[in-house]
Amino acid sequence: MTPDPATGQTAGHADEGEARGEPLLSVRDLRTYYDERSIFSRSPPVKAVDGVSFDVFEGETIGLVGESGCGKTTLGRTLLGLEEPTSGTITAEGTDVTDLSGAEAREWQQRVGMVFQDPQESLNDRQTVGQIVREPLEAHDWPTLSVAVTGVDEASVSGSGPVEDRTAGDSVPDPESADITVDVAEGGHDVTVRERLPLDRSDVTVSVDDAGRPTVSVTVEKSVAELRRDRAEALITRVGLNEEHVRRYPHQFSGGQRQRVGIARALALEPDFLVLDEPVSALDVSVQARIINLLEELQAEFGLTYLFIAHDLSVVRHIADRVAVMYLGNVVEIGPTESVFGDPAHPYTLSLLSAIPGSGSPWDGERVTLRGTPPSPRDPPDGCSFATRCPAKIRSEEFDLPEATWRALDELRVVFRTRARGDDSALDRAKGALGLDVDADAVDEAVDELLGDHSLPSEAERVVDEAAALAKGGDDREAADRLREAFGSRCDREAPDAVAVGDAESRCFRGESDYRGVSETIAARQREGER
Ligand SMILES: Nc1ncnc2c1ncn2[C@@H]1O[C@H](COP(=O)(O)OP(=O)(O)OP(=O)(O)O)[C@@H](O)[C@H]1O
Repeated sequence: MTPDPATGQTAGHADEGEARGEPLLSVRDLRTYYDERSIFSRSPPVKAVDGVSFDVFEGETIGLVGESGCGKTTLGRTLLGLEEPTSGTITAEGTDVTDLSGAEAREWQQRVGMVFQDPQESLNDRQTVGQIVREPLEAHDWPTLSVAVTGVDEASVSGSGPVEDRTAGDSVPDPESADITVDVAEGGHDVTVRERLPLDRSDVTVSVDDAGRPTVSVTVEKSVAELRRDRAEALITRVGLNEEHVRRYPHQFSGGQRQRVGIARALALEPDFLVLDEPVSALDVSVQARIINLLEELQAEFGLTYLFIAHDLSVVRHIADRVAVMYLGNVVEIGPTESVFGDPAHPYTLSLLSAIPGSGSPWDGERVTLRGTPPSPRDPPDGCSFATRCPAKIRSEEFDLPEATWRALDELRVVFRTRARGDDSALDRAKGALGLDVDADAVDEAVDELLGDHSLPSEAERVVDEAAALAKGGDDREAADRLREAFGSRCDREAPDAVAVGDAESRCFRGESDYRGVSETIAARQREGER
């Protein structure tokens, strides 16, 4: 099923969306490239996030997994406005937050937060814990207390202390979200203070001048500094530390306690959405469980939405409602945790799960080990980004070859591509143009090492010889292209769109009904290898 280009959603996904309500965030075709080109360096940009689309629904936890360097942190930072995207949109309540500036950008910054992997590095050791948690409050001039007046059609509000003045006709804050609500009843008034503020009813003095349209004067007796201090203390105790910890320094704490401080700081401005970047990876297993429990409690209490970045799939399985699997800058599979673990739709997901004993995955074949390393994000392959390592790659019908021979041909192409990217290739091309021999032995060795044990049909052998000759002439890229033309398949030419597979979405052609599925293909190839 092809996604609807207008929404990026497949029909299956849209139904899911209806059940979950409006997304908190809709990410569409997001790209974040790090361009380090200067007069000294001409290397192409790092495509850290390269065309990501997904929705985040209120109150859910999305686990984001994938090997080191695939772009998880960059994606998280871009969602929070900490990295500027190269293109694409991130929509929250109808507004593209990548376009915000000034006060609107600051407002967005208040709604989101981040917890970092290494609390040792992310906390300033020269500040006390109290100062660390107060810092975002100070940076955002917190608080500005909003006042809602109920019981009359129109009222003016005047304030002293951190109270927002509002003249009649300004938009009325919703009593549900206002900090202070004054219910003007005949001959009196009732005042309520929003529960989470470090304020009591007794800290607020209200008088109502009821001549015609009422004027409500609100005075908050606590100073801004007191309110900040009290808010920081409340957060510090809420995350499981105690009041005497407020004046201590991060180095006086254990790793778990430091992570609690990081969480308190991230919660300071009452965000809706937190990116948790490997929040427990640096901690001992017993401490991990306690921090995860804390995160779950806070989510339920404050209605938080999490993007939980992790290497450890068993942690993700425990905490996430949905899992997004990232490979080389893109989300290659996303779906409910149970479906992704129970029936992985993308070959990369299957390879990750096959590596964890007891993952609960029904995969009972051998561990699926991937060949080589991921391609450089500066030069991702054309077509499917996973094609260079894919154990379920669709093969060209031009030749009938054993899977091991196809793999050897793919590897040879990776060798030529890697050489083409290397610093030597310009020199090699110059040498080639002058008719000098380029690294001819290295090319012959690579061909021999990879294909020496395979017998190729004469037509295939001719193509390999041509490619080797191109490489020896310094044209490594041409050599790689020649192999791709002859031996490549759809996977080398076209980038797959997301298709619905069961409850999940996968960027793999094998999700289309014309192809054999991922697990059957890999199982059959493993059996073929055994023979
Ligand atoms: N500030 C930067 N400037 C240039 N390149 C960067 C920068 N930050 C990250 N990268 C590169 O972008 C790619 C994605 O990095 P990122 O840290 O987002 O991946 P990751 O999946 O979070 O990795 P890890 O699991 O190791 O934290 C990597 O190739 C990385 O080297």
